[in-house]
Amino acid sequence: MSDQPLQTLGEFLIDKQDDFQYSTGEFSRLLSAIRLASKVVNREVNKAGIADIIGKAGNENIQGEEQQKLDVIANDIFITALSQREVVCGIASEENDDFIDIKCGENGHLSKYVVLIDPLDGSSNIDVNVSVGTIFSIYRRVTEPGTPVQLEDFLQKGINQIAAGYVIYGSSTMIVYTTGNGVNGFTLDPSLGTYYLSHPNMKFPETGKIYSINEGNYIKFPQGVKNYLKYCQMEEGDRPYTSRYIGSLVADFHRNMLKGGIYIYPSYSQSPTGKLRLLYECNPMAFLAEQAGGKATDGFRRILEIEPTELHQRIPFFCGSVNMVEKAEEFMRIDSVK
Ligand SMILES: O=P(O)(O)OC[C@H]1O[C@](O)(COP(=O)(O)O)[C@@H](O)[C@@H]1O
Ligand SMILES: [Mg+2]
Ligand SMILES: [Mg+2]
Repeated sequence: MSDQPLQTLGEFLIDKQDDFQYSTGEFSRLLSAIRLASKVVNREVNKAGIADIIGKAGNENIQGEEQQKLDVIANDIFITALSQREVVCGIASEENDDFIDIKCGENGHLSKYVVLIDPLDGSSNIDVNVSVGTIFSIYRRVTEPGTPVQLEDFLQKGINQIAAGYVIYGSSTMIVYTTGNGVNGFTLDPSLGTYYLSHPNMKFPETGKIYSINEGNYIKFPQGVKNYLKYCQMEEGDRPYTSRYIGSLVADFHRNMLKGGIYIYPSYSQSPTGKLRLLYECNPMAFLAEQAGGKATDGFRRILEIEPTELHQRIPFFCGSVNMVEKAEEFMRIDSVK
């Protein structure tokens, strides 16, 4: 550990003012709202076992998925933190059927940013004390400033994101984000409530030996995915690779970025578009992946160039070390021309 004091996230934001595309005070306040909310969610996640917040909330979200209590709690925390700070004019969340229009400032709608969020990613892991996360994606609104936000403010291609990131509530809590100037990771010192720059300029290794996929769905996968998995498992060269699947996108992505690897959630018979949502899971993770020198596609097309058609649309997701994603795409292409 160097004897240099680690830079805090606040100091990093100030130092980056010069090359920040969005170094307006408003953007820093937006990130500060996310930072604050992440600390409150972190406290809830850490006491989940002793508070009455384990288990199901008793209703379903628009995805038809059982909401966990912590899904709802995290959603409320992020929406409150973002709304109260008057730094966004609209929010879309995995846990809300429709987007939310946020009136701010005496004239209303002074902010130019909208945020799309998966407040609690990896819900199935909450009750078993395995890492979970939050994923966020930030755009400038495209409709007339000072008017209520509209669906088209949210249905933007991923290439239009001005920032994206995740919080991982794991053995330590981290914020990892990009504004298009590379990817940086900050670790929370919970005793001080301060995030410190612990992982500057994060990069996906060009290749890796880890593949992350829910092989329980194997028989339903496209043949191209099955053939790629057989390739990973063959005794040849640096293979067989290692299978690691946490079941929290944020945690699997984070490990793969640090060690090299590929995460795949493909289409399968019951769900031709896969499970993950384009707008608040795949686009932000794809922005991070590309900024860290990795790759993210739906098996054929660059995620960030896919034209969204609805708020909660799903998309197959292949993301990680560029060489591994391109090898998987090769198998998908071969299968698609048969
Ligand atoms: O349990 P499955 O079908 O393997 O799906 C796991 C995937 O689903 C997710 O939990 C979906 O995210 P949510 O928990 O936010 O709904 C991802 O985090 C994870 O990678
Ligand atoms: Mg999720
Ligand atoms: Mg979620």
